[in-house]
Amino acid sequence: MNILVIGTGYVGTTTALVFAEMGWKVTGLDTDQQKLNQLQNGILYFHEPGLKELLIKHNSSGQLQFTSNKKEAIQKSDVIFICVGTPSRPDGSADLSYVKQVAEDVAYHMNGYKLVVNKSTVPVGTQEKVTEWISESNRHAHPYDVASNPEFLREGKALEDSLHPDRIIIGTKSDRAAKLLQQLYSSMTCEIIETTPRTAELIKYASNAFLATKISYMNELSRLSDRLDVDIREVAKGMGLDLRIGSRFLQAGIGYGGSCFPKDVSALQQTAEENGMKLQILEQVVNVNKSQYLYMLDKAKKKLGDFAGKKAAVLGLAFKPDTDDIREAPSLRLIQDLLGQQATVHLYDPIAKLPASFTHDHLTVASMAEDVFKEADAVFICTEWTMFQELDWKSIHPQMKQPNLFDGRNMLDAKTMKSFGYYYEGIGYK
Ligand SMILES: NC(=O)c1ccc[n+]([C@@H]2O[C@H](COP(=O)([O-])OP(=O)(O)OC[C@H]3O[C@@H](n4cnc5c(N)ncnc54)[C@H](O)[C@@H]3O)[C@@H](O)[C@H]2O)c1
Ligand SMILES: O=c1ccn([C@@H]2O[C@H](COP(=O)(O)OP(=O)(O)O[C@H]3O[C@H](CO)[C@@H](O)[C@H](O)[C@H]3O)[C@@H](O)[C@H]2O)c(=O)[nH]1
Repeated sequence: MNILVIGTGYVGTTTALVFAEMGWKVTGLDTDQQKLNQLQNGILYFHEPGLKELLIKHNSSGQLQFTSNKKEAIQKSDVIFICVGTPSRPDGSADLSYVKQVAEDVAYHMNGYKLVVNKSTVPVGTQEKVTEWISESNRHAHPYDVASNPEFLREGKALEDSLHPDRIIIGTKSDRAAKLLQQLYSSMTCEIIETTPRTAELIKYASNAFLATKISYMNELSRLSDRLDVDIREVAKGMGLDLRIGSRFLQAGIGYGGSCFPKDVSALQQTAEENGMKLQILEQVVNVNKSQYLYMLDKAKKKLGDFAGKKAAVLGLAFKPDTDDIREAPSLRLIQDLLGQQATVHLYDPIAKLPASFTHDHLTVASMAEDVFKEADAVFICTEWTMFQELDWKSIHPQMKQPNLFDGRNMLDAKTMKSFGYYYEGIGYK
């Protein structure tokens, strides 16, 4: 079976590499020639553990190739995965214009039966829309099926999640499509659920919105824990041992970011509104998340007073560790607020970079973590990179003007930090 992956971003590149690793012949197609050039040359243009090695391996094994030639790529493929972006429109709904473009390209170039599988995160009803879009441009009435196969990988763990997924969801009403997808995933050991396309599409949004809800719930409770002098991490541990709750995604912090949760929660809310209802729980999930980084800033303000003229050391820019992705990262809002209140910011992240357009006279970006602490009035931890745990905190303390440590990811040991002389506050933990 020849597989074509359209859109070689985070999801498409990972998908292409994992299918190649499973032994299938794979082509990656994108409209961005720069990305293709890099991938063709074995350069992984984003940071994701383990993928670079697979890219080099399969570029030379002949199992995988990258191209911008739509016609050739579509014509030689049996199964076509759509992995293009579905960003938020201004009203919060999902922008399907990239998906539509792919559907039209496939229809225009197809030369026989094609199974088109949508992996992008799309609103309920999109499989039907893609079917229509293909039908409208299918000049020679070639047979085809469109299936939904949502992706659940996490950035930073993309390879692990794709090689060993918790489940695979196949949304199709076509036996031919179901058979092909079962064959494609036959080496996977997890449960494969076959369902309708609409159900598959909702499973994806429902999962992300539920995980976001877990996080906002713990974040709101972390504020109460602070008032009650309770450690939210111990609450999470005690709750998580209940198998009905589960221990994951209970970590309080400065809120969720990334390219998925914020966008997908608002797309699901928008779907509800289009269907005449409001998802009330999600409204509050979003509200808590929006204000969670401010909760850490408020803590700092109480300790420092006015931020004007103060020097802030910010550790971590990426929305989570092990990625260079800064989309919707809470660190960005925190940095903007600090600068807006006339603080000087010294930022360090081991991998993630600020966009070139993000500049400010009072902002410097250090190439070593050790360089941000001198004369600082406060340290803010925004991302729990392991290396921050390994810093020599004892010797950092004397370099600071005021040893205030605000740990937005509860990653350091409060007792140890206090023993070094820091004023330490986490989120629902001190
Ligand atoms: N990033 C994640 O962790 C993740 C996980 C699960 C699902 N998703 C979903 O998967 C989809 C893709 O996400 P991503 O993070 O990989 O996006 P991305 O922005 O990293 O990649 C999308 C790619 O599609 C390409 N593209 C756009 N239009 C094209 C066209 N007409 N033909 C060929 N290529 C085209 C772009 O150039 C880009 O390289 C989104 O719907 C997202 O919500 C993302
Ligand atoms: O207990 C937790 C867990 C996560 N986060 C934050 O939540 C955000 C998202 O983290 P994570 O879910 O690990 O990363 P993503 O790569 O955004 O993955 C999510 O979004 C993807 C895109 O849809 C889905 O495929 C994944 O299943 C889903 O976990 C990050 O800012 C984390 O810091 C917390 O604050 N507390």
